[in-house]
Amino acid sequence: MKIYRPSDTCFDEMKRRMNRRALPEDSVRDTVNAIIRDVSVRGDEALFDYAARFDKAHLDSSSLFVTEAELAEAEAMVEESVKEAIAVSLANIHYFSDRSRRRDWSGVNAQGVEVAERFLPYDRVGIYIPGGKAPLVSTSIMTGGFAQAAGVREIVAATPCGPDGRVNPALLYALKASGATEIVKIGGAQAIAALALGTESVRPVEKIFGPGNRFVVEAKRQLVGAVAIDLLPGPSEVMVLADDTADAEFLAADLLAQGEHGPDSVVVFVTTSKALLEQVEAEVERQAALLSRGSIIREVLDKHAYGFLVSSIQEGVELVNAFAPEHLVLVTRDEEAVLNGIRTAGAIYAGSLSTVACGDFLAGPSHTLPTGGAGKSFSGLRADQFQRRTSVVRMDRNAVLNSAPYVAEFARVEGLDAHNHSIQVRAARVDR
Ligand SMILES: NC(=O)c1ccc[n+]([C@@H]2O[C@H](COP(=O)([O-])OP(=O)(O)OC[C@H]3O[C@@H](n4cnc5c(N)ncnc54)[C@H](O)[C@@H]3O)[C@@H](O)[C@H]2O)c1
Ligand SMILES: [Zn+2]
Repeated sequence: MKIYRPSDTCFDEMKRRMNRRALPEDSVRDTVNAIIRDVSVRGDEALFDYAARFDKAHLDSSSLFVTEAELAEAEAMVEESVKEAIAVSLANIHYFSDRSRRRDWSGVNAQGVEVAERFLPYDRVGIYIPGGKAPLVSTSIMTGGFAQAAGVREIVAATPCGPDGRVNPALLYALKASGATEIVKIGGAQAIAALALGTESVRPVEKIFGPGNRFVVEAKRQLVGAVAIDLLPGPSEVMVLADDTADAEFLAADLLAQGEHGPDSVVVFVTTSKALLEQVEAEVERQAALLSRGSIIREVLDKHAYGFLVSSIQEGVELVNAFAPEHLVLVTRDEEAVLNGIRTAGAIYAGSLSTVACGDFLAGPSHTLPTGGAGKSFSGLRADQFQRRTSVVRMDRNAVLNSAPYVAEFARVEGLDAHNHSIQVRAARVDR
């Protein structure tokens, strides 16, 4: 972990660098662009070639989708305790979704026009479940569970398979439990292209959800327009903002938990306490040596781990808002007041006992969250993103007569007399 103190000459420069904007690297952009073009031209054949190249898997049109037999086999293989954990998490997701999804409403405006909003689920969505480095069983429910709660009928999951052409059974079980209706064994940018544009075997979807590595996120970004997307959820990251009331052992554990996602994870610790900074630095090293994904964590600690000693909590809050972390752990005095100042974090874990891992797996809000600074412009995944919205306007006699003079004014200044005519003919008729 690289430490920056106010007395360091590069302190201000490093603080400036924490002020991020999510932009793709040129090489990733070009690679993804070529993959999308290839899938759009060669369809299934391109999917099979990329599966062979990137996932060492040999697929054909008969093995591209997970079969009912594979799902049944997965169900038989998954331990009961895992099934229970999935069920408990799904119930929390449905509880959370039920409160955050949008509901129909109607009202009457000042001219007596009835105005309403109606929400209906998308008919067919795609969800991407990463599978490169770890089988993200929880991502199946933390993405699919929200589609299910919103009532989406066709949920098409895409996830890469292993060289044996198989997908992790717990991940398959979790996808089925979350309402997935089709599962295609393709990963990366090519999966996003197939979902957005369609191929001989994959029917296109209306909107694509879910996290992935930089290739997946860039493909979603490039295909906006052909499809809608949820947000830009890339490689995981965590920021901790703490004062001297915090516990170094807990904080180090949270930093390392997000560090184990992958070598491109980013962990940042911001504190007003010099003593805590030193304790956390030591704790991180002590705990890192005991963890199973040690080599990934070592790479993160060497390359993407930062500690900042700031002069006030306010300075810390500014650093948080500039960085827009995916996850923020907040342990300070006056917690509520500090929390109110946080504007760009994807998810906040407030107080010493709140752990990111509970949010990752269980609590209810989705762990699919904006990364890389995208939190300045996007929010985390939620049920209302699986709903389409339409507005309804209904007018009676009074509504026509009361609205007509104002419509006439707009039509006149915009030079659109047909617009005016369309309400005046009605006004003349009802006025009799
Ligand atoms: N932000 C969130 O909400 C969130 C949630 C869960 C996971 N994640 C992140 O998702 C990521 C998952 O990444 P992953 O790699 O394990 O799985 P992944 O499924 O996203 O990516 C694997 C695919 O990447 C493609 N790929 C690999 N190398 C490539 C290359 N050189 N060129 C082109 N394509 C290539 C391959 O097609 C492969 O199938 C992690 O970084 C994790 O932190 C984020
Ligand atoms: Zn995590």
